[in-house]
Amino acid sequence: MPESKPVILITGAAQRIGLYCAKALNRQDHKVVISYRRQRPVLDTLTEKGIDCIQADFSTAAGVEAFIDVIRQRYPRLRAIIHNASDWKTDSDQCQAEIFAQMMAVHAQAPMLINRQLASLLCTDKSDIIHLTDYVASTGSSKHMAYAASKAALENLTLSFARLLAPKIKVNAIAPALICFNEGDDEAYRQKALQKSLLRIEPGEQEVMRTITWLLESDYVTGRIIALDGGRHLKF
Ligand SMILES: NC(=O)C1=CN([C@@H]2O[C@H](COP(=O)(O)OP(=O)(O)OC[C@H]3O[C@@H](n4cnc5c(N)ncnc54)[C@H](OP(=O)(O)O)[C@@H]3O)[C@@H](O)[C@H]2O)C=CC1
Ligand SMILES: Nc1nc2c(c(=O)[nH]1)N=C([C@H](O)[C@@H](O)CO)CN2
Repeated sequence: MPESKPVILITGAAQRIGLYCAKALNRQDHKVVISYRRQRPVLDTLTEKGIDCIQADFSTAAGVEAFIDVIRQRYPRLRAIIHNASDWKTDSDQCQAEIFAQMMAVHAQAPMLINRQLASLLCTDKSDIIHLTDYVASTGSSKHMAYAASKAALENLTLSFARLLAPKIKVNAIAPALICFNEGDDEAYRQKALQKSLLRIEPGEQEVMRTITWLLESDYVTGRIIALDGGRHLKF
């Protein structure tokens, strides 16, 4: 029996921004499908809410292909694909080649393979691909060089897929600066991070969800990188 609700796939949604958005989309009466890498208790709660949780590790092409196969088997149609999965690794002289490969695998190779192989499942009347990139894709980074380069690759893929998949499918990116701190971030780090933007706040996950809702409802936005950065680009 084909799914009656519009199916939205969001990757890496077992915590933080992805989890927040998966729950919000589920409340908006979408059928939500998520990927997760590591097992954790919240997955039981999501399953009870009717969210389909699929284990996937995007660090290898084989892992991405296995995930794609499961999606194809379960869902003949998709309303949207949201590429949220990400690993914020710091550069390291000892294993920078490995870090670069890992960053490119999860932030560029996985979205590219998933988009190329699942675009045909996206609804023909109104459908979206949304890439979560990062403010540093446009500025570079002193401590997360490989991460920033991989997010820049994802921003470029946004442009290529927007051209390839128009007019039926809109393809956009959301480029956040600070959205939500990590539990281990100490007060000194938090204060320094807050000072990097003009608005000097930690906006929280809802800032991303509001942008996703706006993009899903749009009829005329594609190939755009939507900055969510509190005016950081004007802070000199
Ligand atoms: N939080 C922020 O302030 C900012 C976030 N962003 C971007 O927004 C998005 C969401 O951020 P946030 O919620 O902090 O993300 P997280 O750092 O919490 O990562 C989200 C999920 O990605 C999954 N993941 C990581 N590597 C892999 C992999 N190789 N294969 C499969 N899944 C993987 C993890 O799964 P698991 O835990 O199961 O291993 C994790 O739960 C990301 O793309 C991020 O780069 C950009 C700027 C600021
Ligand atoms: N996958 C992740 N990417 C990023 C994170 C994160 O926690 N996970 N956090 C940031 C920071 O908030 C940064 O924007 C400000 O210090 C960047 N990317």
